[in-house]
Amino acid sequence: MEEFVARGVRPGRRWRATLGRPLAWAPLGYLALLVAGSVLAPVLAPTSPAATDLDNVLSGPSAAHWLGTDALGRDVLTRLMYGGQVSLLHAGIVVVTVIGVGVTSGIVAGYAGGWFDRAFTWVVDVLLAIPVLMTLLVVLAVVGEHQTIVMVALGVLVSPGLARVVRGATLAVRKELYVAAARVCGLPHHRIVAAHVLPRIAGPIIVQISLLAGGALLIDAGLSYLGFGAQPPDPTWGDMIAQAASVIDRQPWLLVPPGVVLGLAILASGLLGDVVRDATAHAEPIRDRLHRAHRAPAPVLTPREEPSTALLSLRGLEITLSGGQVVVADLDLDVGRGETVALVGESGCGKSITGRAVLDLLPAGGAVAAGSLLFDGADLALAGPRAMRRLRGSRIALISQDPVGALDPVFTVAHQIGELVRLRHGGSRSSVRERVSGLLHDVNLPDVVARRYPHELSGGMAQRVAIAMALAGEPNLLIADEPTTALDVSVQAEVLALLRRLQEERGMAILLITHDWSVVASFCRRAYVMYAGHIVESGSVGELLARPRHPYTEGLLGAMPGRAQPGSRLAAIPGTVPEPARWPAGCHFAPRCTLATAECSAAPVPVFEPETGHRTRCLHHAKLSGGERASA
Ligand SMILES: Nc1ncnc2c1ncn2[C@@H]1O[C@H](COP(=O)(O)OP(=O)(O)OP(=O)(O)O)[C@@H](O)[C@H]1O
Repeated sequence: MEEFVARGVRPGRRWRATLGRPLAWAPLGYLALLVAGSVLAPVLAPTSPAATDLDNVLSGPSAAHWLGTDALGRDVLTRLMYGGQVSLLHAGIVVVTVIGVGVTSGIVAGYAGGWFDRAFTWVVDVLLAIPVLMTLLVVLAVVGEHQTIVMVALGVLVSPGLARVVRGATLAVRKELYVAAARVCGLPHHRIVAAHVLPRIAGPIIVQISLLAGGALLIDAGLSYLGFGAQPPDPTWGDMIAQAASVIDRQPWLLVPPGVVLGLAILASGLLGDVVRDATAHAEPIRDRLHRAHRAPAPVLTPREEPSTALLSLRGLEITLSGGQVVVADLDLDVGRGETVALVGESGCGKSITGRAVLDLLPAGGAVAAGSLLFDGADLALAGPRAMRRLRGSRIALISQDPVGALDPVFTVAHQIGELVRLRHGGSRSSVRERVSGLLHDVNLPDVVARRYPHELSGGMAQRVAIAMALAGEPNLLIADEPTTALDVSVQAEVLALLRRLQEERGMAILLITHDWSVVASFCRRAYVMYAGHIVESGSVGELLARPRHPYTEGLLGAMPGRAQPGSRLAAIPGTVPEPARWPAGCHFAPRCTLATAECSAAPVPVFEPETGHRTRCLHHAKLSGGERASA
């Protein structure tokens, strides 16, 4: 069990853990016996199910008839075996229908989200209000002689309940970082669902299906009991119970064989579900362990640049989230080929949302409401989902601040990198293995790491694996969203040095999202300072550090521990970043700014360019860096 817990919930291991429980063998063995007995009835059954022995009616168990005979002298064991064919087939049809309708629609709704999910929830709510048995009786009245159709109808009627469970489980898994990471890597949806979603929700699905199978056996027997089942001479367990009930005063034993067989089948089905649930529940802690882990266009005083030749060029970008809330406004940003550019600011300024907009990975309800996102000359805002999927992971890659969370806990490093290598380059198993080893080597990891699972990696190793995965598609642009935030200082330096080496070797551009000026200073050539959805200042890192032209940049730099005088208080900008719904009119930073005047809040502040390439969204920029403030 410990082995299982330590290594995750891979489907094969879940089954091994399940089968490792003695309690699993009894229900599995019993159900296997029932299926084998029914399938092999023509070979194993003592007689024909319709063969009568009128001299030997209603007899108890004997050597000739192990389970006795019924009112027509028919062998009960034979009829039980043949009856199982019908009953188990009917339960099978219900299960297959439920998987086809309930499980599939639940996964699609949970994974796709958006309007499909809303429509699905509405339809499920309506269907759940329909009484199953009443509707089934109507179906029976119309197509009663077609038992297969009746069972399919039963499957459809009980599907909404399961679909809702599956949708909920899928929704939870969809929010996992490793699923987002798989999308960023450009894996097609069907592969993400098959490899990363389905294994995680298989437990509850199996439990629900096992319970439904038992329920289907019971309903099938109930219908036969009421005379709606398979018609004579075909035996069914329900039909046998009905006949036994009619002669219970003369031969009570007759009720025992079908009753016990049916009861045990339902019990075994439910018990099996319980065992799988327990095995899955014991696997859950692994995940806990792994996760310890308005816009009026501003008047522009300086003309916008001529059509950019940059690799990535964002112009006038406006991003809205659900409800139309603007979270990024009038944003211009360029990343040249092979250039390292920082997007820096406090938490909640809109840095990550900007990076996600480039990858078309905005949260549900999010949209690029205005502006353009040019990548290598093509407008990403106009590219369809298919084109974006091709681009992600191959030409644009992402690494995040939670490297362990971005790795699927149930697969080895080799499997996860290999999956991307196969997707991007194809090739034989040995060539994929070779590339995986090459990528691990590129990120300074030994081959032995290939066989490890994410929880067996340190934070720094996990980030290197995430970088190796990002490199698998040989991207032109790497968006690194706080890639060193979760790492300790010495590992931060190693990861940054690695990124710099890889960038130099591969000529890859990097957009580094960070709040850490020391990382910006040591790693980037240019930087954009973001505050409450706006780029408030941009320029070369040297210029920004030496002569900040926006009070916000000045405040951030003043708050750097490295700039503090020993024994003095660390400077801090008073207040916090306002929520997008509370952005003030005019300059968003004005309420926290010591230079703010009434003019700052009167109207949107334009962008100034006091020095070539150095831009600021501050009316009082002249008072900074050599201006009034500096001389004050
Ligand atoms: N999924 C979401 N749903 C609703 N609002 C969101 C969502 N993601 C981000 N936001 C909001 O968008 C704004 C920008 O968030 P974003 O994550 O881009 O900031 P950030 O500068 O990257 O900060 P951090 O470094 O903390 O991630 C914030 O006000 C945040 O509350």
